[in-house]
Amino acid sequence: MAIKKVMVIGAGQMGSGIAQVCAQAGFDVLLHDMKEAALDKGISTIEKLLTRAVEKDRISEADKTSTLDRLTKSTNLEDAKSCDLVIEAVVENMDVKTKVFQQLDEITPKHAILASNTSSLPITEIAAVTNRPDQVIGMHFMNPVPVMKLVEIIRGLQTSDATYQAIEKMTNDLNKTPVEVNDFPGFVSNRILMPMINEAIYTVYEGVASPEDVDTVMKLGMNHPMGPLTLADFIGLDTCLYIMEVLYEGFGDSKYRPCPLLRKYVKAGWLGKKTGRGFYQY
Ligand SMILES: CC(=O)CC(=O)SCCNC(=O)CCNC(=O)[C@H](O)C(C)(C)COP(=O)(O)OP(=O)(O)OC[C@H]1O[C@@H](n2cnc3c(N)ncnc32)[C@H](O)[C@@H]1OP(=O)(O)O
Ligand SMILES: NC(=O)C1=CN([C@@H]2O[C@H](COP(=O)(O)OP(=O)(O)OC[C@H]3O[C@@H](n4cnc5c(N)ncnc54)[C@H](OP(=O)(O)O)[C@@H]3O)[C@@H](O)[C@H]2O)C=CC1
Repeated sequence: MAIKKVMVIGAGQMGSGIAQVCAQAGFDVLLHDMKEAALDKGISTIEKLLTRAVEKDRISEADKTSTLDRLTKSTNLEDAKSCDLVIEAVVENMDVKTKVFQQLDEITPKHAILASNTSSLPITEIAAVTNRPDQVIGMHFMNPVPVMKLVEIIRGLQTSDATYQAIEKMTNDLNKTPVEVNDFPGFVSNRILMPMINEAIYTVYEGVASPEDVDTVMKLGMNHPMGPLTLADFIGLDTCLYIMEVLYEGFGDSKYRPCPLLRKYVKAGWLGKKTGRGFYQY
């Protein structure tokens, strides 16, 4: 069954980017969030990025209009009843995600694939709350979604080959590059990236260097496009902490212990760029 209509759940930084690239690739997209204000913010970000693409002659004004025409807002999860694929991008929390998947399993047509953009949570465990674990898969986009080429595709224990192939094709249709990985804490991307970010936070915590200097070392010394602390602020410090907790618990190894400074900032509500303060002020 071909994928034509997609629901993206969660209109935050990842959900709005995923909705944008799906609509630009010609899919009909329902962008769902519980809050109308989040949807308005998501759509307005998409509009701004499309306007910029027109100004840079990357797309035509007609492309922009048709992309926006393919995007519809939704505050009612029941709207998923007409979708062939749902991509969930809500907060990185197992309880929240499993509740969403249980509801989706009731609402969506039998053929629908249920994908999660989770950064680290086990796909097998999310799939197990549904009656269609063979049709549940991880579709992990990178931030910022319109720019980054990778989609890490995660096979849960019961994900079928047909489901994998449909999502691999969809990823290619979005002009992204798929990489297949197995379900293990943090998958590949965050098993490698997040301990580096956590270590950068420890170097600040232990007074080795300032955030600016740590970032400069990694940018000028290792040619990283962003220093690890700027990147942590960009990802969201709450998301970084949730991922470190998944690694720490999942492997039971102290090398993944989240830095106390990361915990402190999250407790203070300093979540990075999205709240105006993290390691830097915005
Ligand atoms: C946590 C997880 O589970 C997984 C993850 O996603 S981990 C995070 C992965 N992402 C990264 O590592 C990003 C690292 N940073 C970068 O690659 C770059 O700094 C960057 C692409 C974000 C910005 O690039 P830059 O050269 O420093 O800045 P800039 O010239 O302003 O931007 C380059 C282009 O990206 C676009 N861009 C930048 N930020 C953007 C955003 N948030 N949304 C959409 N587009 C964006 C800009 O509009 C610009 O496009 P144009 O060529 O049309 O002007
Ligand atoms: N940030 C990143 O760099 C990356 C994040 N991810 C993953 O993507 C997911 C989303 O992250 P991100 O976009 O950064 O987070 P954001 O906080 O920016 O966005 C999450 C959105 O989902 C909404 N939401 C929460 N619960 C529900 C629900 N039950 N139904 C509908 N909407 C809901 C939130 O609303 P409210 O604010 O009101 O709670 C918010 O608008 C996470 O799993 C994260 O790990 C993956 C790759 C990269």
